[in-house]
Amino acid sequence: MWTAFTSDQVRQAEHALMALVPDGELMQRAAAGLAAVCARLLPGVYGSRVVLLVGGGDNGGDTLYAGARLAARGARVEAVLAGSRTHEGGLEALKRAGGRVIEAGEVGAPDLILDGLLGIGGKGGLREPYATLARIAAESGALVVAVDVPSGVDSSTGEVAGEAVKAQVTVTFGARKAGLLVDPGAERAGIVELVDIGLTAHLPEPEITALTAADVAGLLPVPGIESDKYRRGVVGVLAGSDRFAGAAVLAVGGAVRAGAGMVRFAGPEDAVHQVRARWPEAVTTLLKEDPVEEVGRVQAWVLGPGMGTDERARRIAAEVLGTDLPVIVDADALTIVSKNPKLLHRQAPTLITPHAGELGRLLGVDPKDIEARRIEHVRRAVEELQVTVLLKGSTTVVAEQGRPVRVNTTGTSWLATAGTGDVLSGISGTLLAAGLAPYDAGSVAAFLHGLAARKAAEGAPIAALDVAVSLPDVIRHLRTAANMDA
Ligand SMILES: NC(=O)C1=CN([C@@H]2O[C@H](COP(=O)(O)OP(=O)(O)OC[C@H]3O[C@@H](n4cnc5c(N)ncnc54)[C@H](O)[C@@H]3O)[C@@H](O)[C@H]2O)[C@@H](O)CC1
Ligand SMILES: [K+]
Repeated sequence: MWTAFTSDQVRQAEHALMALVPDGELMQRAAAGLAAVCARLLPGVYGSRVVLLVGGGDNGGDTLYAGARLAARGARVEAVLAGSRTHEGGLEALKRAGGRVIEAGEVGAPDLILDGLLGIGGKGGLREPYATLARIAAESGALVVAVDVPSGVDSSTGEVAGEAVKAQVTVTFGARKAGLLVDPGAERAGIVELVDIGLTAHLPEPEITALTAADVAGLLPVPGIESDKYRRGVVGVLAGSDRFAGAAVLAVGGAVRAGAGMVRFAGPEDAVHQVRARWPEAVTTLLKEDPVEEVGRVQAWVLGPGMGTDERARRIAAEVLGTDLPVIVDADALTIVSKNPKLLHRQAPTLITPHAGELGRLLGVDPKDIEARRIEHVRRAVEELQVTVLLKGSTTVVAEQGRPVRVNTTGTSWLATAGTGDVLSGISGTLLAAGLAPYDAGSVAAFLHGLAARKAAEGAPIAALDVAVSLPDVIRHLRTAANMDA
């Protein structure tokens, strides 16, 4: 499990550790780790040109000491001093190792730029001259490595209020900062390298976690000797309408390919036909006025993709949410519950899977604010709605009362295409029916969904059904990598 922390949490841990080690020791550990990563990234250290963008705080100090180490190994290291003050020890070390100070206009096109403008002390959008330097870095064509955090990214939330550095690699010290895992910050951070400075024992409970491939392999339900289709989990899918029959095919596809024991699908005529044609293994029921219980026994319901919001859909939603079975509430069902929030007042496990627009309707908040501050809003949704919330988007996050927010690290922008959300609902439904709690079902589903999309895309556009079809390959790969038996 990855853990990530707010800047306050990191500062407290650093204070505790600093009391135990000599002055300046942590900065040396950080600088050594940073220089080692840079040396790995450069084709060769000797003779390479490295520019340091140095802010006035300790982030600038780390950068200067790392620059000194690279200069000592033969790199041509030049520093732009952007702060109203400069870390004196760091600057002295750089000069002693042969580094020199340059003006912003002399940056040019170096091999590597180290962004040491701001670390966890940064607040709000970059002020000048930092903002200009962030632009110079972007235009230089150099490999940009952010020191601890890309400057301009809020290290606790991932918020970017204005200009920010866009790094290919971020070398972060002691602990992952929450803002490096959550967009828009995650996108600015690139690949995150964690340097151990001895902080781990001093860290509190994390505010943010992320599942790793091994965690997901461990959580995935696998049939045993005693399994039959009922014990593996029967998932009921209530989706599709005459207008949106495809959503039904996609949700059922996600459920089938994620490994359901059985999928029961119920919907209107056209949706039933299409589901049967694509997924003959699903058991289908034509649902007109009959009560939902006619569909048969299930262990969890997926409610909503493409089902519409008419009287019929409202009746089905009320009926399903009135049961004591676990339910995934998605798409049109979210519109229905946003008009009648009481439907979510239930004891049974409930996972809602909104995107920012849908969550905006549920909370009465502008979706842009949700995109900008995903963690804050997913927490607020949990608080107000008292259900487990999976907020979809460029970074999908899953939250539940009393647990850290789980951030998904496998997302890809190829997923931004119609219908992929329906597949996600189907996957989550299968996992819920197999007995996973909503928090695990949602976060494992998001992980698989992202990987399956990457596998299907391989750098090219995908259709939503491709994501469902790739799931078995991804699951096989995860289990093999975790050395699990076939
Ligand atoms: N505390 C520790 O034990 C360690 C800290 N380390 C480094 O220290 C960093 C934190 O250092 P600091 O607390 O000095 O903070 P920063 O180096 O992040 O800089 C804070 C300074 O930047 C200015 N500033 C804030 N927001 C700004 C904005 N939007 N535009 C322009 N200027 C802005 C503030 O006036 C403040 O003086 C970490 O990120 C890490 O790189 C490491 O050396 C490891 C050990
Ligand atoms: K930085």
